[in-house]
Order: sequence, then C-alpha cells, then structure tokens
Amino acid sequence: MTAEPPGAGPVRTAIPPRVLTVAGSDSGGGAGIQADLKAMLALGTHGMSVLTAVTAQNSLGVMGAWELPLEAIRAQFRAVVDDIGVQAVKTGMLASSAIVETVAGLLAGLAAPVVVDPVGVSKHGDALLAAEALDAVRIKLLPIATVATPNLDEVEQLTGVRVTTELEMRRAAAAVLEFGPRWALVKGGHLAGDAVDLLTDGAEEYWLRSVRHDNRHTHGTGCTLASAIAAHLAHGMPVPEAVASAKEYVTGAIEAGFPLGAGIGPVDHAWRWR
Ligand SMILES: Nc1ncnc2c1ncn2[C@@H]1O[C@H](COP(=O)(O)OP(=O)(O)O)[C@@H](O)[C@H]1O
Ligand SMILES: Cc1ncc(COP(=O)(O)O)c(N)n1
Repeated sequence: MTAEPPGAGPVRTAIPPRVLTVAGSDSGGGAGIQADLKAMLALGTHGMSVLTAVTAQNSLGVMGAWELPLEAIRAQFRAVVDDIGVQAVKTGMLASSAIVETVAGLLAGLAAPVVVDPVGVSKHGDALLAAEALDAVRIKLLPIATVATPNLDEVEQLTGVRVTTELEMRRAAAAVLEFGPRWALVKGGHLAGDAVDLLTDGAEEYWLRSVRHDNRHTHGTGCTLASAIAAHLAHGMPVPEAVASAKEYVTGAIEAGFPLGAGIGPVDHAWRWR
C-alpha cells in the first residue's frame, strides 16, 4: 500500500463531540440556550438544543415566559438523538414539574453524562422554575445526574440547607448527594470573598477557588459553567478535570463580561479568542 499524496483524497475534517442543552431561551442572549451554545462552541464541541421554554428577557429582567408543549420537547429530543447522537447533556431552565418529569424520562434512557443545573431564579430574582416542580427535580432529575450544579439559593430550595460560610458548603453538598447525583458541585458565587465552589462525590473533595472579579456583568455564569462541564465531559475528560477546566473558562468569561443594556450584562464566551 502506498500512502495517498497530500491533497489527493477528499478533505476530511474531524467531527467535534456533540453536546445537547435542554433549557430555556433567553432573548437577550446572555443566559439559557444562547449561553450554552456559545460555551459549547468555544470549547470545541457541536452544540444542539432542546428548547423547553421561551423567555422575553434582557439585562433588566424577565418580562415573560412561555413553556413549550411536552410533545415539542419530546420531538426535539428524538430528532437529535436518533440521527446525530449525543456525547453529553446539560439541563437548565425546565419551568414545570411536567417538563422536569418528561426530560428526566428521556434522559434516563441515554448513555451519556448529564450535567443538571437546577435553575430556580434568574439573576434578577424572576422565577424560572415553579415551586411545584421542586419535588420532581429532587426525585426524578437529580438521581440521573452525573454532576448537579446548584447555586446557594437552589441548594437551600432543594435541601433546606442554608449556607453562609465556605465550610457550610460541605453539609450542603452532602444533602444534594442524598438525592442521588454522582457528583455535587455547590457554587459559592453568591458568597462574599473569593468565588469558591465545592465538588464532591462523597469520597473525593475538590475546592475550586478563583479571585472574585468585581464585575457586575455576570448574566449567564451558571449556564456557562454547566455547559462548559458538559463540553469537557463530551471530550472524554474525567469529572474533576472537566469541572476544573470549566471553572477556569467561566472565570475568564466573567472577567471579560461587558455592559449591554442598562442592567446586568453578559459574560464573554469568546474571551479566549479576543
Ligand atoms: N464575581 C465573580 N467572580 C468570579 N467568579 C464568580 C463570580 N460570580 C460567580 N462566580 C463563579 O461563577 C460560577 C457560577 O456561579 P453562580 O454565579 O453562583 O451561579 P448561578 O449563575 O447559578 O447563580 C461559579 O464558578 C462561581 O464561583
Ligand atoms: C432562560 C434562562 N435560563 C437560565 C437563566 C439563569 O441565568 P444564570 O446563568 O445567570 O443564573 C436565565 N436567566 N434564563
């Protein structure tokens, strides 16, 4: 056999890993599906989406939210999975217990790691998950998560554990693990001081610490972090490395966050390219 001379055959490009976000749309482009797809592109993956809800949203808040029919959610999922394939999944805004249960049912049959960001409220305090859906998140969604990434408000809503110091994050993570995710990443972004997150599977413990960037343009931090973890998992990284790399990525994106509109601007997903 002789090797083909360069340029003789068809041009082949490597196929990037495929990552699916199951989340809501943020019309302002800072959080939700839009943030997820940007993070996935920036980290060398092909992003795909199952839209659960549409929000009218900008830097000032959420002006309206509309859920998609369950049938539309199932159809988007089947279209992507049956033809294209999925190497990792991220879930975000799921709005209602019916959507949480539908999505959990679909993901239970998928052989891919699932990053669950149990989105509760937006940075402006607007509810993105109905109170009646908390039990479905606890009982149906968290058990199938490879990594669950609650912020401190979501931890309190889901487990009742209120965190005011870094060390209390340990008790919060243990309470999250009781619902069955393989790993819990408790995000300390809402505490004062360094931005510290705790990752644990109950045996290993990793403290992820970064300086707090004094930047109010933090719209989309949680979505971006969870999507970055999913992207790294799709590349085949083990969970602790995937989370550490994702933390580094979101920290840079926050540092580079920029003002858009009159309120809280977005993080910069393209910071490594600028
Ligand atoms: N001002 C900041 N500077 C640096 N990192 C931050 C800042 N705010 C949040 N983070 C980090 O951003 C990620 C998302 O955290 P957080 O903002 O708590 O989540 P959410 O968007 O779900 O509320 C975490 O890694 C957190 O530590
Ligand atoms: C559609 C949608 N999904 C999620 C968030 C949370 O945003 P953040 O990542 O800033 O907590 C949001 N504001 N809108």
